[in-house]
Amino acid sequence: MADEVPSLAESKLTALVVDDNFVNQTMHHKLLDRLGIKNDVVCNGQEAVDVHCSGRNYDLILMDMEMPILNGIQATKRLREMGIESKIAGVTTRANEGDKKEFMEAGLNDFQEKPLTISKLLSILHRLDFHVQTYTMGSIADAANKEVNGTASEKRPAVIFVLGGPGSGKGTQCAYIVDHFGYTHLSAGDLLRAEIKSGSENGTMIQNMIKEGKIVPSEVTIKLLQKAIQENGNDKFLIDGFPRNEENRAAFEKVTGIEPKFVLFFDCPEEEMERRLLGRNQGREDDNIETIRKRFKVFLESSLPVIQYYEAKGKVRKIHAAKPIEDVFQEVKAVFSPEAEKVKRKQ
Ligand SMILES: Nc1ncnc2c1ncn2[C@@H]1O[C@H](COP(=O)(O)OP(=O)(O)O)[C@@H](O)[C@H]1O
Ligand SMILES: Nc1ccn([C@H]2C[C@H](O)[C@@H](COP(=O)(O)OP(=O)(O)O)O2)c(=O)n1
Repeated sequence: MADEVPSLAESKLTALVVDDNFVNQTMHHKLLDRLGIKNDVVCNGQEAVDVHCSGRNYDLILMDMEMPILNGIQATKRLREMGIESKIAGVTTRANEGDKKEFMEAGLNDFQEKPLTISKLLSILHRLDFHVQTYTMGSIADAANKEVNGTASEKRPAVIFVLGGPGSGKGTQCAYIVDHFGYTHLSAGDLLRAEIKSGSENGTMIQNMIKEGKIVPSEVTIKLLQKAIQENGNDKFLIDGFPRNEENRAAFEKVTGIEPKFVLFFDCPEEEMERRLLGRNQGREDDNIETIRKRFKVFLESSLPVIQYYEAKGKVRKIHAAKPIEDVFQEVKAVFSPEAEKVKRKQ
């Protein structure tokens, strides 16, 4: 195994990162570097076209979708019209099915949702049949993960817990915070739902607990969160929907040694949350009135005490969440404003 790491660094592959977000640019550049893939970075679709006009060519292009001047869909179309045959992988945040289809039809070879991780990048390379044939994908993944885990165990990422009742708007606001302040969003609920989909041995247990509105044992959720943190190049995370009870809170602190910088608490009346959940329309098994009522009860009995715990430590930043999305974000922004706004809002 030790021999395989230097060999990866000798890869002849080249890549172009096209993204207007500084944090994503850095992260994608570093992930490619880790796999020994030489790469350049440009800030929008027009720059990607320009760099090809100047005669440069790449094996792989990691293309963001929403960018100023020329977006990812337009740039991909233009590159294909120019006869560029590089493999292009779209890498975007929360694209809806329509956008994804349009992006694919513009000439993509592959598509991944952000945040890009080492394993997602490896699966792109695998699917696009890049020449790593002297090694199995397993050995490359092991080598890459070893490196990532090595640095992750030494690093102490900054963590903000994002709490609030079901439907209070946690996920919605997290997407805005990611966009403006460069955090990586980790939703405990999304990680658990992905674990069900992956067919893992815990899948059925998790599915049954979510259907009942119950909280999954900490051990399972913490493992998923730890893995997501370790696999990610970023060093600041929004952990959404966790800790949901005292057991979650104490176990996370014990296992990771991480204390949150602060807790962002979305305070919203039940009637409003109920209305939003019934209209959420994401096909979630737990967004039915019976399970919603159970989730509200669990929130009051188990999650509010966690918020009170952090309140006593002066760590809670309460947001009035029963307002329109933009107004809620104004309040959120004020909490983050001491930090430099690193990423300009996408147009
Ligand atoms: N401020 C708001 N006003 C109205 N609807 C909202 C607001 N924030 C979120 N929503 C909508 O409510 C639903 C639940 O929001 P979501 O962010 O998924 O909540 P949570 O992650 O807290 O469960 C979604 O359909 C979302 O589009
Ligand atoms: N820390 C957590 C977070 C979520 N879960 C489970 C139980 C929750 O009802 C579901 C859904 O959580 P999610 O945060 O995605 O959604 P809501 O805030 O309930 O809208 O996942 C858990 O067991 N433990």
